[in-house]
Amino acid sequence: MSLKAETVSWSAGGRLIVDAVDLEVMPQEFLGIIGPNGSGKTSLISLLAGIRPPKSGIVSLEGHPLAKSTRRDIAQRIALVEQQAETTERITARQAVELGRTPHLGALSPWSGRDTDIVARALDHVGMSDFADRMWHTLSGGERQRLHIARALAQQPQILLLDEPTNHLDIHHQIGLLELVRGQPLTVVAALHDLNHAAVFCDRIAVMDRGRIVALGTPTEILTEERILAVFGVAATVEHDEDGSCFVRYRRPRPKLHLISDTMKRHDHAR
Ligand SMILES: Nc1ncnc2c1ncn2[C@@H]1O[C@H](COP(=O)(O)OP(=O)(O)OP(=O)(O)O)[C@@H](O)[C@H]1O
Repeated sequence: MSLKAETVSWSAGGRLIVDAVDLEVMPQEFLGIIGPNGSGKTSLISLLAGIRPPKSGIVSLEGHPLAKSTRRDIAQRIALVEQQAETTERITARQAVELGRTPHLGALSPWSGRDTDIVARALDHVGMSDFADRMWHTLSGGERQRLHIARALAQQPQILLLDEPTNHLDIHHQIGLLELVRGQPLTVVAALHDLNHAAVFCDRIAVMDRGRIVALGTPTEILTEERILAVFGVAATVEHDEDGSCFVRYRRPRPKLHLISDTMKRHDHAR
């Protein structure tokens, strides 16, 4: 299922936050969005999810504008895992995942054994079956994060939008979660901070900078030393493996010369 943004803009606080973005996400691809803090990744993902209407431009799903779809229609096809998704409800882990079935339930389609199975499978996928009866407020940040993913999988969407899905996870669960998501028959758009995760898991990467998409392509096309310096202001070495994949190694900034001489003066003075 293809998701398309055409000249989509969004403003807040009198400032243009998403600036005329054109983006077409291909069926079943894993598209990463990278960019500095505040560059507009979360805002763009909210627009793609249809939870915030664009100021101008159109977001469409299979050629049908989201603005003309009901929330329920959208939720049957698009699942969103937000960065700071929290719940204050006193619910169990299983009940949190059951919420993913809401868009599929109705007077003519009440909760059934099939829904129970889907929820059990989603819990199993993220390795949280043993936590199913635990109360939400007793769970760690990483456990909650995995349940948010399980809730999104239980929603059985065609498109999964993830805003920094690995930010609470240890490295084992970061890799496991991205691998799990990548293995699903889903179109995925994920805002990622870790450039090496983007290099390993994404089919394509979009780079956001000050509200615009400034580059879009395969990981090796996008993750160049020049671009990492230009967009993030960080010196890096990009290594290429024989299989065509790339790996980013960051370099420690060189201390400024005047700082070195100040330090030396302080040492001299101390002696
Ligand atoms: N409702 C709002 N009102 C005012 N400014 C907003 C609003 N929402 C977002 N912004 C601003 O828009 C800019 C982009 O925010 P956004 O959260 O989309 O960036 P991001 O790339 O996801 O950042 P991060 O990497 O820090 O999560 C930021 O400067 C933010 O302060």
